[in-house]
Amino acid sequence: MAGVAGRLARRWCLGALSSPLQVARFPALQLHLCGPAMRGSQKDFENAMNQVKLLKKDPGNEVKLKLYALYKQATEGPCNVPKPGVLDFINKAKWDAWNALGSLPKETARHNYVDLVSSLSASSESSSQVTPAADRKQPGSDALVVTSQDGITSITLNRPDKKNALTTQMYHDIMLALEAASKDDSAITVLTGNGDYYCSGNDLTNFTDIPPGGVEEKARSGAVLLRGFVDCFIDFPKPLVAVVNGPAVGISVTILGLFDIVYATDRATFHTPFSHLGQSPEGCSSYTFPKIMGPSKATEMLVFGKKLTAREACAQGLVTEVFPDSTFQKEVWARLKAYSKLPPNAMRISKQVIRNREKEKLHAINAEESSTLQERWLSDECVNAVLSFLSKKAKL
Ligand SMILES: CCCC/C=C/CC(=O)SCCNC(=O)CCNC(=O)[C@H](O)C(C)(C)COP(=O)(O)OP(=O)(O)OC[C@H]1O[C@@H](n2cnc3c(N)ncnc32)[C@H](O)[C@@H]1OP(=O)(O)O
Repeated sequence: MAGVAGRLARRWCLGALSSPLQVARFPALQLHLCGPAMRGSQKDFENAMNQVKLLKKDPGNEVKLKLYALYKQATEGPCNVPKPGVLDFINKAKWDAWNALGSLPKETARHNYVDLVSSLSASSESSSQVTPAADRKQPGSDALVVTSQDGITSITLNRPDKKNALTTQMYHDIMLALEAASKDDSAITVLTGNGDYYCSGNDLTNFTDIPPGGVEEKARSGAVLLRGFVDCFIDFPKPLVAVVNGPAVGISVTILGLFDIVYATDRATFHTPFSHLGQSPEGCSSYTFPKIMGPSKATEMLVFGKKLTAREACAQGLVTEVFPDSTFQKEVWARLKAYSKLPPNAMRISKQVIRNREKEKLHAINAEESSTLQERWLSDECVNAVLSFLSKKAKL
């Protein structure tokens, strides 16, 4: 085991070095949809800043610079930093935009920022089914966006360029978001993804971050994280709905067995390539999948890695209903909005009546699956599969 562990540590570190650098971003320039009645209070301003994360249409550099300048003016006042050199084009453009606002009062800049976001959202092709939960502490990174409206709290995976793969930070943020949603005044909670994927499962680069305790420590902390993460889904007290906007892989598929409803676009696929990755099932799927679809269909998915279309997953009971991609968002949100008007306490209690019967069993299964995976992560089969992905030699 020590030999494998040493090789793993060495090779995982090499994997980390070969992964591409993140493209630098302006957090304040990320745009997002927004409700029509935006105003200029500090709360509206924060709302607008949170809203700017999911807009699908790029508004262009000129507008981005305007937003940047207004954001800086609203938060720091008149431009007070030295002018960047002429060859530092990007920072110079930003500086020029900010400096051009002169002594515009902070409050006016805030108003203008909010108005600009509002006008952008109005022209956005995105549907505005959600607005940010302004009172809620937002997650530690932009990779997760939590919004709340019409009795629905939505948790959106927001790493579209990485197919919404789950980083360690995102697992923690999702747990926090679920904890907050369990206590807020919404009736229903939704998990969905931004972009063409729902989620590509565990971010395989998570394996490259080896702590001083080595790979055994890494596997141990991974199992603790996994167990805590899945426990949150087992215990979640309100109706939990997955809005599967595109393909789903790995853990994003297995935990669907713990949701109350799963709506999918007809573009979605469901893939659990655990054997290909030298891994084993998690998310209580070793129990929920055979129960939902029967043992042999579950084996095809969990052992042989058969990828299901949305319609196949629906026929097997994993998905509640499939919608044409062209009307998916509209139909699903209209449906959820109607459901969210039902008496929330009755819905919560009914869910718990259904879930309570299974809870103890699910927790035991989660513990067992997590400890099995802890061992699997140290296996040659898993190490080689992860390395293969990291070196871009393999695609599933
Ligand atoms: C602590 C809890 C642990 C819980 C354990 C869970 C187990 C699992 O979830 S197992 C499943 C793990 N996921 C995978 O194996 C999927 C790996 N990804 C792929 O096979 C492909 O990327 C794809 C089929 C999802 C998409 O292929 P496509 O050709 O359309 O796009 P790409 O160019 O490959 O992807 C774009 C971009 O995103 C990166 N990426 C996608 N998925 C992941 C991922 N799971 N981990 C890390 N990175 C991922 C991909 O590398 C690309 O990045 P670059 O643009 O930088 O090359």
